[in-house]
Amino acid sequence: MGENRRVRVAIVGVGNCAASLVQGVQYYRDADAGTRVPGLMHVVFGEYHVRDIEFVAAFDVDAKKVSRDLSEAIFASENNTIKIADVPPLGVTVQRGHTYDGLGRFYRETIEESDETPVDVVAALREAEVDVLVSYLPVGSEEADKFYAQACIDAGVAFVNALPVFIASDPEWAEKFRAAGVPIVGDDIKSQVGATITHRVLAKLFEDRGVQLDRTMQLNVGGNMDFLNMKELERLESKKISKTQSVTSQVDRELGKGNVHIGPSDYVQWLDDRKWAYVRLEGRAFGDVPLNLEYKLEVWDSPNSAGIIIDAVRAAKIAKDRGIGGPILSASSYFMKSPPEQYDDATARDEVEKFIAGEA
Ligand SMILES: O=P(O)(O)OC[C@H]1O[C@@H](O)[C@H](O)[C@@H](O)[C@@H]1O
Repeated sequence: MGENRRVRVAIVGVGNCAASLVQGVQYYRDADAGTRVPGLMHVVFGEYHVRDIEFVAAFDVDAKKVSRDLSEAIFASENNTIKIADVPPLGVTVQRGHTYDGLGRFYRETIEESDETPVDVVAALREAEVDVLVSYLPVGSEEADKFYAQACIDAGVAFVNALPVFIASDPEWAEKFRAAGVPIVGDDIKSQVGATITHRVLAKLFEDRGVQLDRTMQLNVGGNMDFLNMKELERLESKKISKTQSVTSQVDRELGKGNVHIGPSDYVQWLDDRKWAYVRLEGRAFGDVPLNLEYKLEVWDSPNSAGIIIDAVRAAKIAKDRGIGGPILSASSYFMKSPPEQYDDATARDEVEKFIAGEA
């Protein structure tokens, strides 16, 4: 196992999701490789234990985070997720990244942008010998996300695209990564047991059991910066597309646009980093008799995605080790809402296991 091998990770966007990821690596440092550990799908993924993940670079634009050690920046500014671990100083200073369209109206009203000069990201990635960059930019940061994607191509760094900007699922970008021999896992993180995967699985259950799904909705509320940012409607276009196609891909028929409503619904400050999803599926069962299913999911949003990123990062590293470039279809499909190819989740899971075993 990778005792001597490390996965050198950089993060862009030191928000709640990054906070959960960094704490999680600490939390599971001593997890027993031979047992099932609550909260993880894989203690060891390929040759890599969770503790083999090492943070070596980080970028942000928030004045309260830039120039601080990553272990402090994860608890700074508007970050408000649940604390799961103490993180010792990491010796990684958050560097001033490029803003581009990263800060929407509500970010600008809430945080102070660093007045430092943005660093040369390609040089910084090379200097830190980064294996994998995780992009946690705010939803709607299309230009900024593409800038970091290109930086990864230029620096030969694998890219895990956690937000709904279409890169792995865009044929032209996918080809760029393939041509450069650089792996990418994307797009848009699908949480461990989150709104998307539960909704997908139930839509598929209707389908598999012969119940015709006629109408469905998924309303989401939360109190983190993601939800505040998405009050700016233009920024959440890609998010709605990503979440919707993730669910409708599990149904063989066209549901008709007016019959599906899936998206972020409102910002409720006192929820902090909790996210509540209200989901309803309406269908017709035997004899066209109505059948409705409604549930509410309550999660802490950021730890719910961190366990998936921990696997996505290691999948990207394995691909890099094996010299595979372009989108990793199995990992993208299981870990992301908008992969280049949609499989059902059971198939995607099997494909990931085959990928780990070197069979796919
Ligand atoms: O719970 P879901 O639908 O899988 O969504 C998960 C993730 O979706 C991302 O787009 C959000 O920015 C994350 O904060 C969130 O955790």
